Amino acid sequence: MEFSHKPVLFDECIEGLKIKEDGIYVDCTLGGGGHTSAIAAKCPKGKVIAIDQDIEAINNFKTKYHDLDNVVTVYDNFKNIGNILKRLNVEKIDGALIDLGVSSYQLDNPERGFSYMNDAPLDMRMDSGQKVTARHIVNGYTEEELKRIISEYGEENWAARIAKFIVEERKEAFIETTGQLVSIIKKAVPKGARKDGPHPAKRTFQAIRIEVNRELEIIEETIQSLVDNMGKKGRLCIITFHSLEDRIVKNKFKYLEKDCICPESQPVCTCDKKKEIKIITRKPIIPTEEELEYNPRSRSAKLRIAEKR
Ligand SMILES: C[S@@+](CC[C@H](N)C(=O)[O-])C[C@H]1O[C@@H](n2cnc3c(N)ncnc32)[C@H](O)[C@@H]1O
Repeated sequence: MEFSHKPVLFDECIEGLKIKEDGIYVDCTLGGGGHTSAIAAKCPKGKVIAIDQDIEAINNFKTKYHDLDNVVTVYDNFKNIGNILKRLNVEKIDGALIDLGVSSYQLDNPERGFSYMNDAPLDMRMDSGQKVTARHIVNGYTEEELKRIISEYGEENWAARIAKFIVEERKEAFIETTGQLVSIIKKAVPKGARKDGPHPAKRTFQAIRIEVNRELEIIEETIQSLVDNMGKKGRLCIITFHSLEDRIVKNKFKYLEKDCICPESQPVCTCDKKKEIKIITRKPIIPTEEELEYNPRSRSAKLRIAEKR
């Protein structure tokens, strides 16, 4: 299957990073390499460290962009950015990009089990070296745990019924495929509620994918590590695709911008908190009508930019 992914908010990111020709940049989410290759072209005397936890993204980039000699690819989770930079002897970076979520290649690959549109084994791992798959979660989590993740990570109103139906169904045999899971969800969500809105399985699939890949819990610590390793005026661009991710980024940026975290009732500041960043985008940047037409998958994308102080 061809590796294809249209980079989202492309011009806005490249402009937002304020790339220096000899700078060192980190692309935490290489994917199809669209952003990475554009950053690399703008820093011919510098370097791009491009990370992905999907070995197929790394291999595709090495084949497709073998002539780009200022890109170092790293097969790892971006949460390990501190160690990755140490390993590469990089003391300070000049900017970083995180383009969260899955690539079109992962979503459309019928073997990876990310999509409710294809029948595939229940997998959903970005990193195929990881042990936990969607199959473990769907068949191994208690009804209460399933309800919690579907409600929290999927923001699904029918979470309790979906969890109940999953647990009922698996009493007979393991749930093995995305197709089976879709038909269970369809039985659980009443017909009337399925008339409007997105595909009835969309939210549950998002929830299970987030749980399999532990997507939310690493965002905050990664932002902190990137800022800690960034030189003055370095830019951090983050693209999110749903409200849960965006809220984490927004709140972390707000925290990093504060110069005091003492309680309001305290007359004198005793904390040694310093402003670490300046927020460049008070409101997130969203795709233009033109981009939405060319790439409907960019619909929910939001870009937030901060600058290191
Ligand atoms: C939306 S795509 C990035 C697309 C890319 N910007 C482009 O221009 O093609 C997200 C990519 O990030 C990777 N990814 C997601 N979370 C990751 C993590 N925690 N560590 C490393 N890579 C991750 C996914 O495997 C996927 O390839």
